[in-house]
Amino acid sequence: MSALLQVASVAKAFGGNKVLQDVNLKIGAGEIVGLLGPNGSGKSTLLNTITGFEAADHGHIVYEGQRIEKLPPHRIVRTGIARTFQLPSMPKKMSVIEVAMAAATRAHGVGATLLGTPGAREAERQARNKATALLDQLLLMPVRDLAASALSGGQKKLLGIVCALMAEPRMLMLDEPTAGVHPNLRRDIVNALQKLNAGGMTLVIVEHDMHFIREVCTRCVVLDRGHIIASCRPDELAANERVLQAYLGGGAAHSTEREAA
Ligand SMILES: Nc1ncnc2c1ncn2[C@@H]1O[C@H](COP(=O)(O)OP(=O)(O)OP(=O)(O)O)[C@@H](O)[C@H]1O
Repeated sequence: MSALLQVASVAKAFGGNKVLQDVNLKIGAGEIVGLLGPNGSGKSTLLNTITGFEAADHGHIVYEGQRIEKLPPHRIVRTGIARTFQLPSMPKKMSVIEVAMAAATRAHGVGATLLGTPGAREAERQARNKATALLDQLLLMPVRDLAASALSGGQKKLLGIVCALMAEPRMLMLDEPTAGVHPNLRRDIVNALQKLNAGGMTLVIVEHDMHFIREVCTRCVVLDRGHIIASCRPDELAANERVLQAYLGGGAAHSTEREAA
């Protein structure tokens, strides 16, 4: 497999807590990779390290041939990797569409829209059009003028996806996109992600919901105490001894994860 993203020998510790230990991972273009593991196994930290929100202590990360492990988050977005957060926080005084448009400004460089030049006005027009199309795709048009902070938890997750997509990424990393989301909205998220992948986008998804994993992912990567212990198809998880041991032996795993075993 030629890798779009390669994580090589990455380690990360917080004080004495070795959260990632010698993590090696390749992700190919067009894959939908589910990143699994018991609570505290290092999934979000791995996402944070790839997207520049945490600095790796050791190792390197290559995206489309470019070393990115020392880049700040906004520069990593511009290489083509965007992400969503487990608990998206929204500004109090901005509407849904304004939040989406601001994400375009962050992704493509701040300042231009403040100048009021014809070029800036054109950039704003394009951002509004793009935001409108994405809000439509993610079913948020009915709430586009509401305060973003007033959205439900599930709608905030959808808006988080819209904001990530404003950067026009080729790889999208999602941190628990369906946690706490109503089944109807969950279906919308599944549909949206499958459509994005059909359009060529590579997806990496941290998720505990095994139904979601089985339905959406082409491959699963399992972390346990900072080590990758498995990389397999979703239907192979239940027969993987190391995965069973990680979940059943851990005690802190979610019930849906136990169901996987
Ligand atoms: N900024 C931080 N400072 C200190 N410790 C941290 C920090 N971020 C994460 N940790 C610790 O790293 C470990 C792994 O956390 P992480 O959030 O990566 O796990 P996870 O696999 O995503 O867990 P969950 O499934 O519960 O979300 C935990 O022990 C956590 O307390």
